[in-house]
Amino acid sequence: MTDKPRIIISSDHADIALRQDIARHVAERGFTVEDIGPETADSTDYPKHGEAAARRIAAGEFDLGILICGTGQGIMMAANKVKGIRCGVCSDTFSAKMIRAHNDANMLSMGARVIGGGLALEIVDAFLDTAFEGGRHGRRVDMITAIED
Ligand SMILES: O=C[C@H](O)[C@H](O)[C@H](O)COP(=O)(O)O
Repeated sequence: MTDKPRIIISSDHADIALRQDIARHVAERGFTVEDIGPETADSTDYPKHGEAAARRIAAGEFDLGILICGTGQGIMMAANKVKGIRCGVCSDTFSAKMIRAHNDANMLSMGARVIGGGLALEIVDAFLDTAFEGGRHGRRVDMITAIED
């Protein structure tokens, strides 16, 4: 991964404004970010948005992804079906650091109906500012990857 990972962001209809706030915040921090919508708050189906973002990471277009749905759970489940994706739902900054440090997560999911916008931005920062530690954690991540094959 480069010094500044390329970030892709998506959501369902649960909170378009939060997703846009996060995209703006990440861009202001100097990251390359693409917000792939949706653009309106019309009801939509989270699996297609989680899959769309995950596939572009799997294809190598982006390094990390941020997903939002009501709970963060459904869109995370969809993203994790794509080979090479490790996505965790976080409602606290400690977990956001640890899914990078220990699990080498390449996607973060959050629940817009679970946490507030201020905390969401802190969770995003914790995720983006933490590096994978490797070592024994690398062996375990390799074991996760092996399950895909
Ligand atoms: O895990 C799923 C997400 O929380 C969805 O955002 C949620 O199920 C959408 O529910 P509704 O269609 O009632 O807005």
